Amino acid sequence: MSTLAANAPGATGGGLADVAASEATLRRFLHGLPGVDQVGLESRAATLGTRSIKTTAKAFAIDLAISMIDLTTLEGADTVGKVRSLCAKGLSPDPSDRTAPQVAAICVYPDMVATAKDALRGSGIQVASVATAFPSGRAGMPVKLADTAEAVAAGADEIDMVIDRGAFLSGRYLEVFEEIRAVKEACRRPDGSAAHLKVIFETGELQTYDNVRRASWLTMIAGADFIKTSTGKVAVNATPPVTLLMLEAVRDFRAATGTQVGVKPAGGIRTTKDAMKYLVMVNETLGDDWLSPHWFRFGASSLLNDLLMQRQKLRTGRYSGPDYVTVD
Ligand SMILES: O=C[C@H](O)COP(=O)(O)O
Repeated sequence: MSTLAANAPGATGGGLADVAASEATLRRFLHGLPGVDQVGLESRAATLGTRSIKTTAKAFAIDLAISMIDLTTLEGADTVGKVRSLCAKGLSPDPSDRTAPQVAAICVYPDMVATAKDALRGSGIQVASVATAFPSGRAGMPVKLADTAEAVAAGADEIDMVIDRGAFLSGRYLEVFEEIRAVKEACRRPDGSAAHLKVIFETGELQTYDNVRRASWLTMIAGADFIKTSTGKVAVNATPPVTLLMLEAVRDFRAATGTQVGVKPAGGIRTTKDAMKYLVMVNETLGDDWLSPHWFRFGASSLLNDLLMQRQKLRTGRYSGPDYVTVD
């Protein structure tokens, strides 16, 4: 067991199974986690962000980043046509260069899952759906579970749920824990398989780094397959320090339990330079074990365009004209 988990009250001996036995045990555990050293965290994230990646390594990293994208459209004005063209772009990001990799997933609202599923059939690209009254998370459980069930029934491979920040910030941790468990149950399909569950914290609303660490552990103990920073719908979305903190949490969680959980920073990641910073953080914090789309994703609507432009620059030595990448 890692020092972090071992030092936490309630995490004695063989694991974390009894941590959520009651509101009191869960609170004791989460508030017993070591406080985050804000200065240290921010300075480590900044230092890692200065590493430069060049030539062959850069070309490799760009393709890796493309393959890790959850290409996203989450707008009230989404149409079947827009989702179909986003799927076409995810399938063949650069029609002039078939060596460009496919993205990991297309991320849409539940009512667009069937359209995306149909457009991506046989491609291996996953269909991710937001659920649980995204982005606010403000609805009763029956509505959240119905939202999840609708997406799963339509064929979603992955569910991106949002936690109830009101409950979390009020200290109602067991409620948040049980909600995640219930949504995980709703991810099950009749054949016994299940959609992967990503849990969004909306870190821009969690107020402190300590809360991000607590949300990470709470969510992983509840059974999340991925932890995700943000909806992309609030003022502060993914940041390097918050993502670094979450990377450290999944590392410590695996050391404590043997279970590997993925990480998805989302919102506001738009440039190749940003993506490279995140990949350096994953490599330095977690190593090869997480450097794959199975364990690390970028939730992004426009990052792909910049990666494609940089990719072409590396190939041809010049930037393409404005028509080279399709405008989303
Ligand atoms: O999960 C993904 C985000 O909603 C996308 O945010 P973005 O438009 O800032 O890239």
